[in-house]
Amino acid sequence: MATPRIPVILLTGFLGSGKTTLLNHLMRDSAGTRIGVIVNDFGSVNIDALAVAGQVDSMIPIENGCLCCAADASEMDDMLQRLTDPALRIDVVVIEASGLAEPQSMIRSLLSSTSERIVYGGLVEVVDAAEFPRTRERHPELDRHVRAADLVVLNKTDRVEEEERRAVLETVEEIAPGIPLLTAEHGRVDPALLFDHRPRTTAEERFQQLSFADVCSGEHDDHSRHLHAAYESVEFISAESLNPRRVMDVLDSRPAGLYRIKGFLHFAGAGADHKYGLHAVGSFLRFQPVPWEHGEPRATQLVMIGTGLDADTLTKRLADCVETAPDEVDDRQMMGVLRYVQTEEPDEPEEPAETGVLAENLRD
Ligand SMILES: Nc1nc2c(ncn2[C@@H]2O[C@H](COP(=O)(O)OP(=O)(O)OP(=O)(O)O)[C@@H](O)[C@H]2O)c(=O)[nH]1
Repeated sequence: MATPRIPVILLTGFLGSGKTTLLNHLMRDSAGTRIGVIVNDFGSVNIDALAVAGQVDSMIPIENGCLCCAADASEMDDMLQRLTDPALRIDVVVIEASGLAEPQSMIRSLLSSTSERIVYGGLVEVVDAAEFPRTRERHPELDRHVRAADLVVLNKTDRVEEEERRAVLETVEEIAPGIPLLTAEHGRVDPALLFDHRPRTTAEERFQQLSFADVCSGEHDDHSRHLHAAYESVEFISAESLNPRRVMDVLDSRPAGLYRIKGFLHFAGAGADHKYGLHAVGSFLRFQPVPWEHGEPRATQLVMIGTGLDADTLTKRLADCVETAPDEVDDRQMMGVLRYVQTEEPDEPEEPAETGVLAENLRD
């Protein structure tokens, strides 16, 4: 059976903004999800790798390097191939970029990756709430970095007063209008906003563990429950097929507070042969077509997680996508969806396990 590709999430942000802290939090709170980590430290002393090393059970030691400067994508491909070896049972890869990395060139490398096991999963930019205005004056390129992000985490909000926090939020909004923005202290964001929480053994399960109760259930400490309480979820289920063009209209105009969407869709027309797994982090979106299982009931099931969501409007907009004349949907209506598809599918899934794997740096 074909398995979905492993999402690779880029974690960027200026020096000291809190990337490692956030990464450590994700690993601590991953609830059994196996996170493969690539730390792209800058300089000869690999402090980041040391900082995260305590959290993981196995390492791939690789020499120092700078991902954004990789001459060709094959270096990163090699690293990703090793990390996504089915024997390591990785569910998601997070690349912590050097604080001086150019996000755009990292995105390009990932998008041009020849690895058929991975798929680019979006860029999360960490911003230091206390330092951002000053850092931005010295490094105007930060604006470009924020604009390249799919989701911005305004970190270190404990270090600023409410007024200052609001001013930074406004600045980020000016730089990248409509960008999904989260605030955090010590990088404590809900991992469910970035990737699926639990390991899944089959493609079927990957796309079916969809209720918010499932995503946020059981295995967390009080702190993470507190985090979850800050978000709302909206679930949408339909046994009838959806019009792909109308679905794309909804997705293209989704509210900025909608940080995460996951699930699968049953499209009318040319897309009806597959279910389309959906993974969205902030403004990042991708679909993965997976053949329906023999006898599997056709359905759409989505979970949307965010803050300030207007659940009724969102549900109504999706309900309006239900296609009343599926036989009349012409193939071109799938084009908008196909823009977000990467099609090749890797090998059989392996049994899942509990913890993460670290690739310390970028070269052998
Ligand atoms: N007060 C406060 N300190 C924080 C917060 N998040 C991180 N820190 C501290 O800020 C410092 C830098 O955090 P890191 O996570 O190492 O930042 P980084 O972005 O990985 O740093 P570089 O690898 O140098 O780019 C550390 O001392 C953290 O403990 C926060 O929300 N509040």
